Amino acid sequence: MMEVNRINWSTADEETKKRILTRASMDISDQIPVVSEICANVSARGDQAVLEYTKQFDGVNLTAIEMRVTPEEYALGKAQVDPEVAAALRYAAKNIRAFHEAQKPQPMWMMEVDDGILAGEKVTPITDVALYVPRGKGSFPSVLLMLGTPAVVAGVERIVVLTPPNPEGKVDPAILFVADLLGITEMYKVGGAQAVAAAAYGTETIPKCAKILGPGNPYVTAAKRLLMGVIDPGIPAGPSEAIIVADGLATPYKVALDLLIEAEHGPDSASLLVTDSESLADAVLHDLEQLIATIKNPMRRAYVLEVLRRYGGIIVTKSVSDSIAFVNEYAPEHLEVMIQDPFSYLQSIVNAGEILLGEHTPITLCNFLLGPNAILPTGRHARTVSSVSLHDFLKRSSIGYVTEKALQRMAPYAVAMADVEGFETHGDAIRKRFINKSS
Ligand SMILES: NC(=O)c1ccc[n+]([C@@H]2O[C@H](COP(=O)([O-])OP(=O)(O)OC[C@H]3O[C@@H](n4cnc5c(N)ncnc54)[C@H](O)[C@@H]3O)[C@@H](O)[C@H]2O)c1
Ligand SMILES: N[C@H](CO)Cc1c[nH]c[nH+]1
Ligand SMILES: [Zn+2]
Repeated sequence: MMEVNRINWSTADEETKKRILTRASMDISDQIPVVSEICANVSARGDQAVLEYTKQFDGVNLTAIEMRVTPEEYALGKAQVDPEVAAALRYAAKNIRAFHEAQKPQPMWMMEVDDGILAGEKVTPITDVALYVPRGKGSFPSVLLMLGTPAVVAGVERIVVLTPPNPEGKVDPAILFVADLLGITEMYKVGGAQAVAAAAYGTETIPKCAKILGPGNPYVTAAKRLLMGVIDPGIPAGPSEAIIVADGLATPYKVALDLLIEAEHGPDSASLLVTDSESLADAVLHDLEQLIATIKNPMRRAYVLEVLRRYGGIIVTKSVSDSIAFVNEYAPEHLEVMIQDPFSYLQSIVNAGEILLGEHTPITLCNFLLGPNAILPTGRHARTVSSVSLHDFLKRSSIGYVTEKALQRMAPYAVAMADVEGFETHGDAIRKRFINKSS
């Protein structure tokens, strides 16, 4: 008999509630000491330190030159991609591109806020960005599609891909295929905390970047948190997590199938069914047991079992509105709504990285090829943070222009505000302008 959390939310004790709501991604205290040392070493010894850590953690002995993926490796890797996979990646790339093109803001806008006073904004791409594509418990060409597409559409000048090498010192051919599809030519075989540190400080081989984006394990997360004063760490994207919110009319088999999607990422992931129906919970449990027995990969089966007894499982609520309240408190990365008339709940769901409606929109689709970005905030950050988007690769500069006549009108107000805040030279820049002019 497998062990699955089944928690009645209205009567659950505080400790259980805290474990479920907190999940794994917030606690990186175990990784901080080792990651601090990695960051300090990479800052002091550059390539040499990166290569030592690559040997220690990825089991590969590379030279500095071998870290950069060569055009020959691109060509060889691309040729190894199965035609069916290539077609799928092309299809995904098309949808993801279309979605992110639609996010394009106006390059510049201006308005007259008052007579003779113009104000607006100008949008500029970030010049250099590192994209972290994980490769520990899986291979993630889709992550490169999700990161690379908005970077390319935004017009980022220098796009640098960092991804751990496999034990043979190679990059996954599908990653090379996607990079080529996107026209990204700069890639380094480096992973974990040492990759984040290398992008933050720069080494002899790996360029210093202004920002790093991409999900990763607790070592990657810890490095981003420690180096946030040196490099912009982008959105917090840690262990994957999902909620399937369902009522008594949902199909148990489909709920069970979808509950297993994100549970296979790793033992620290979370996957929850939230339902007001005890009978749905019973039926899903039954189907889960049968489905888990059919998972072929023993590592993935072990992850799923661990997730369901640790941070995942089934939450039983008293009503659909209590289920929605739980969702909003939890703020999941991925959310599936398997309630009758799912569109009618869209307004009341306020905290979720992604909201997938109905029984025919499993998380798998949005992970890979629906179009929206699958790199989403985890660990309750969906309360304030959005998915990766075009806007992560752009920044806005405010623009202002004032005529002489308008300045005269604004002057007394500006001086009054400078004086009340006690800023003398702020006020003088207005006052003395007029004195000088008349003398
Ligand atoms: N939120 C999202 O959008 C999203 C998307 C995809 C994946 N993910 C998550 O990203 C994570 C990917 O993690 P991963 O492990 O598969 O790949 P990863 O690339 O993040 O980690 C692998 C690297 O970790 C380092 N490492 C491993 N053991 C170490 C140790 N003991 N000490 C120091 N460094 C060590 C190694 O350098 C290795 O290169 C998963 O948790 C997955 O759920 C999230
Ligand atoms: N579920 C991940 C985001 O949490 C995305 C992904 C890529 N591949 C498989 N899954
Ligand atoms: Zn996934």
